[in-house]
Amino acid sequence: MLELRNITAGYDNGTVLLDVSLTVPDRATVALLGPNGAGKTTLLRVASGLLKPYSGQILINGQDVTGDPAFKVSRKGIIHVPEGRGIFPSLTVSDNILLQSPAGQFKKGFRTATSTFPRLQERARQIARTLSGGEQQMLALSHAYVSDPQVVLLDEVSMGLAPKIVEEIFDYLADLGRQGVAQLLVEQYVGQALRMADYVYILDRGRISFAGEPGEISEETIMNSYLGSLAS
Ligand SMILES: Nc1ncnc2c1ncn2[C@@H]1O[C@H](COP(=O)(O)OP(=O)(O)OP(=O)(O)O)[C@@H](O)[C@H]1O
Repeated sequence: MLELRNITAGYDNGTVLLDVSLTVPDRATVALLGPNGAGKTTLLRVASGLLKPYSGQILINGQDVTGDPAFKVSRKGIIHVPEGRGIFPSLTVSDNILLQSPAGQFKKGFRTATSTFPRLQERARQIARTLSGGEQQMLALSHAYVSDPQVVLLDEVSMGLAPKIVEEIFDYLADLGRQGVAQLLVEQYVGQALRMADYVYILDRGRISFAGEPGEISEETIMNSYLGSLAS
C-alpha cells in the first residue's frame, strides 16, 4: 500500500500541492484526475521520490520513505512511468528492457516483456526513438511488467496516441490490474479512467476536491469541475 499523508510540495517558483492525502491500497486502481496544471504530475513525482515534499509523509506498506531518493523508492516496488514515456530513445528496445529489469534478470525480463508485447520481440534491435508512438508506450509500460512492482504510477500514458492504440494500452493496464499490480493513474480520458478505477481523486489547484468511488461522481460533473476551475 502506498500512502501520501498531508503532502505540501512545489518548486522554486511556488507551492503546487497543499496538504494532499491519498492512498493506493494493494491491488487497487486509483485514478487521479484534474484540470491542466492542478499538480497531478507533481504528485506522482513526490510519490516516486523524484521531488522531495516540503512537508508530509510518504509511506510504503507503513514504512516511511519520505526524502528517500527515487532509486530507493523504486527498489521498494514503486515504478513510475512518466509523462513523455521515460524510455532511453537512443538505445535499442532490448537495451531499454535490460535497464528496466532487476539486476541479473535480463533474460527473464526480456521474456516477460516480449510475451506481453510481441511487437517488442520483432523490434528488439531497433533504436527506441524510431518506434511508433504506441510501440514506445508499450516499451515504457514493459517496465511495469518486468520489475514486478507493487504500485505503478502512470502519467498520461494515452497521451498523443491514436484511439485504437489507446484502447490497446488500456487493455494492458487492465491486464496489469488483474495480475494484482496496484496503479495510480493520471489520465485525460476521464470516462475510461472512471471505468477502470476502484477509487477516484480529483485534484484542483493543488488540493483534493473529491475522493471516493467512481459511482459517486459522473464524468459530466468532473468535466464541469475542470471548466469551473479554468473559469475562476
Ligand atoms: N519543474 C518545474 N519547475 C517549476 N514549476 C513546475 C515544474 N513542473 C511543474 N511546475 C508547475 O507546477 C504546476 C503543476 O504542474 P503539474 O505538471 O504537476 O500539473 P498537472 O496537473 O500534471 O498538469 P497537466 O495535466 O497539464 O500535465 C504548474 O503550474 C506547473 O507550471
